[in-house]
Amino acid sequence: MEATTGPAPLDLTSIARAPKALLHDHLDGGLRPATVVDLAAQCGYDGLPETDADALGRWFRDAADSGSLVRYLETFAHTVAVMQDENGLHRVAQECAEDLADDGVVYAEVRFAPEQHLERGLSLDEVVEHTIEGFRAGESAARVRGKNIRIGCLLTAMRHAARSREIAELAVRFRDRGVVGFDIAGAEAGFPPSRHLDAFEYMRANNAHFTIHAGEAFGLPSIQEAVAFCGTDRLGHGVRIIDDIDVDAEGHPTLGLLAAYVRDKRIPLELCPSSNVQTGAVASIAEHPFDLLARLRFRVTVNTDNRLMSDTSMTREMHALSQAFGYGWSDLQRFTINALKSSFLPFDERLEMIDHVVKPGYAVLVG
Ligand SMILES: O=c1[nH]cnc2c1ncn2[C@@H]1O[C@H](CO)[C@@H](O)[C@H]1O
Ligand SMILES: [Zn+2]
Repeated sequence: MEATTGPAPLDLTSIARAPKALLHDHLDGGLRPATVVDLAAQCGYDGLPETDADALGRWFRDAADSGSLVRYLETFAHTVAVMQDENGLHRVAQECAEDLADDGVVYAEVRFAPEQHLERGLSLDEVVEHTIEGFRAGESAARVRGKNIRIGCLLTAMRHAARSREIAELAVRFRDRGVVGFDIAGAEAGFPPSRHLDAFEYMRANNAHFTIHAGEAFGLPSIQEAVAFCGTDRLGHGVRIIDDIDVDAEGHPTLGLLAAYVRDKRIPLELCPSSNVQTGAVASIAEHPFDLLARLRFRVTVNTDNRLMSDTSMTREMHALSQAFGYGWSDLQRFTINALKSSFLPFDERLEMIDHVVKPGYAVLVG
């Protein structure tokens, strides 16, 4: 007989058991170090800075810990290099699904930029097909172990390049085959979202969803463009929205027009605490605006961004936030429901996951 023992402790083991939803995770930022080593040997890539898996894992974390988004992004050359054929894409996608499932993630939107995977002759369509097949294989392998996860794929266009319209068309073409939306990523300063307006207009014209990396390395103008010109459904990071919130000496907040609009319209913020510390967007988790934004009832969500570069997981991000800000199970459940409400799944499927997976899962932990 199972005794009711009150709430489970908010430690890594219990948080790993909680059902979690993840909206912002890069496929090419989440490889297992050992897989990078294996795939490099298989495909003949000899540019790795380390060939021992543990040393390579540490190298990624330290190199990404640069205080600069541009230098952080340089580390992706090594992961993208080993994801240029069917074997690499399928394996990385399969392991991604399995690793997330083992971490207790029940729904994840995983993104990557197909245009970066054409170096060995694959077409854009083939890149997406192999990746989606990998996700499906990972979901099945996890299910056999009793872990249920669902992965939706987001296709990213690189903001310094000029293929965004083509990638938006690719996303719409695959909308019934596992792609749930579109995104732009890469260095932010100098590459405003409005440069890709035709891609966003194409998505809107097709009643399709998209998110935009904005307000990470660069401030409010980028968020303003993403929201007001491009009509984004969500903000990738969006953490600099804090620059439009003034907190006086007594702690009373005043929201500027943009911050008020983002909150009023319930535009979801895909916040990625550890990643922000590494790129220098915030000084530490304890100083992260997550808590102020959560208290002001912005639609905040917890995300990993790049599990390899940050040596993190959904469990660890939630644990770090709960340690820093004293969150309990009801807070973690709220952030999870926020994520599912903000997902690009059909509405009835979001509700189904909230009511039949998330709420019962947290009820067990609350005791
Ligand atoms: O935090 C980020 N901000 C901006 N771009 C990023 C971030 N993390 C990864 N990427 C970029 O997105 C590409 C596709 O997944 C990656 O190759 C990397 O260049
Ligand atoms: Zn990102």
